[in-house]
Amino acid sequence: MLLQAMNLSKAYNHVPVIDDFSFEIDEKEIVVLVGRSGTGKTTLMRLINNLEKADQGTISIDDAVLCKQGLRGAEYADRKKRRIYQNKIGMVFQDYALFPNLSVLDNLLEAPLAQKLGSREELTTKAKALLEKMGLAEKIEAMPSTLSGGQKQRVAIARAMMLNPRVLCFDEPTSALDRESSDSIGELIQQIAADGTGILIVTHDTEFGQKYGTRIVSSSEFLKNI
Ligand SMILES: Nc1ncnc2c1ncn2[C@@H]1O[C@H](COP(=O)(O)OP(=O)(O)OP(=O)(O)O)[C@@H](O)[C@H]1O
Repeated sequence: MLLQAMNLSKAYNHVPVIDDFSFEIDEKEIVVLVGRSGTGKTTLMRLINNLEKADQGTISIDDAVLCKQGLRGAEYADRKKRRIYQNKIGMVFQDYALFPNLSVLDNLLEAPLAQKLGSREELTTKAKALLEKMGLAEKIEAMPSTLSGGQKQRVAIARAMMLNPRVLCFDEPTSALDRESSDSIGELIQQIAADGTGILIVTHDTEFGQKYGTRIVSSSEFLKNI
């Protein structure tokens, strides 16, 4: 099993959003998280991306542990271990969150350069190969504001892939796209999964979820024990 999230609980102001919920993502799986608005889908995605702290539970990818259930709740690993976990998971945000003042190439290079994952030359070669694979070779010097929604989404995916994540998460990947662009993003996600990455998608687009997901998880499970 790639990602394991066990017995997770999270409340905001004492109101539970997730209660004793467990789930897993395996290699090559495309897990689609569906459910009504406000039922905690984004919260779950933020928990496994360490953007939010769990109250209770254990979260790990391979042998990298983000937090472990202790006597008084979820106990988080130290900074160095959290970093190891963090490098195994990537997230593509709904609004893409590209750096507007950086070119496509520099968007891809920023994080791996900051983390000293290679020389500028090596990382540029990798970025070029990824952009080519995504049909964006001619946009390498473009600024994000000049790209279409589908192209921005691809740059955001390429940027996440620069860090070789074991698990890649997507928050509403098709919300700003027409059906044709959605399908090409769906096919790209399938390719990424086929290479061994585990995928988690939060979406309201049921057609997309059914077409590209290998498993559907409903947020109605989050509070079933209450
Ligand atoms: N930082 C926060 N502080 C307080 N409450 C929050 C916070 N973030 C989320 N919530 C609450 O937690 C609940 C779940 O929110 P969440 O965004 O996870 O739902 P969602 O299923 O992703 O919704 P949507 O489909 O509308 O995006 C909501 O009631 C929301 O108001």
